[in-house]
Amino acid sequence: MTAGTLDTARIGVVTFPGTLDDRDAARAVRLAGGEPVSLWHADGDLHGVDAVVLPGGFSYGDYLRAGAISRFAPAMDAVVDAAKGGMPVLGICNGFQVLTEAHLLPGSMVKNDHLHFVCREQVLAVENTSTAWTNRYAPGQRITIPLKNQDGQFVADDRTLDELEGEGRVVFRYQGWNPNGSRRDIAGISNARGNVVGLMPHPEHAVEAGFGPDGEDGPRSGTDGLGFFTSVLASLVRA
Ligand SMILES: NC(=O)CC[C@H](N)C(=O)O
Repeated sequence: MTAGTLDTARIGVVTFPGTLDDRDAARAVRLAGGEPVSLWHADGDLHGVDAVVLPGGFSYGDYLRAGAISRFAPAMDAVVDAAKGGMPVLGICNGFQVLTEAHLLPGSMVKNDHLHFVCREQVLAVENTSTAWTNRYAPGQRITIPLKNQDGQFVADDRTLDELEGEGRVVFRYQGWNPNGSRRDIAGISNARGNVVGLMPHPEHAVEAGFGPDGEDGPRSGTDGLGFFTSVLASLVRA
């Protein structure tokens, strides 16, 4: 895509062995108006994509620690380089775990504090709307999207947490109930530049009217996650 034009942006979606949600992520990109491009974990070439989504699932069976093996995939070398150059990268759930393991985002994901897998419709507040993936939301907007994981507890030392808060890098915060014991109710964060964002809940499962979760106040359209994908397209046009 040529910067500043309305050409269709090409958004890569990386598949690792054990990835589950790559097809939903590709569908979300398409519904937002972008062109999804399948990327394979063993291929170190990003094929000229404009942005990358690391989707959810159980890459490498979550062996050792979720994301700990995926981080060494050839595709991740390319993603790390591209992210450092400013390319938008979104990690959803297992993708967020991979981003922390790859040190593109600080902190770690550990077992949910209650030690159970959790699957629910989760309310979040969007606290930072200046990132590549959230610029189409209103500051403080509450959105409802699915959450499903076992290793969803975000932990970091207090200095890192203070830094994230102070720099406005807590992008999403759980509302109503903290589903996994994450420090300071943090559901998602960004890097300092705002091009790399990771979160545990799944926006790609709430992009189509009639199929996403209801909102807090009763049935809604269920498309609260679509804004992630329209946001990145908007950020690429502005770039
Ligand atoms: N939905 C997912 O991506 C699952 C993430 C991760 N493997 C976990 O269970 O914690």
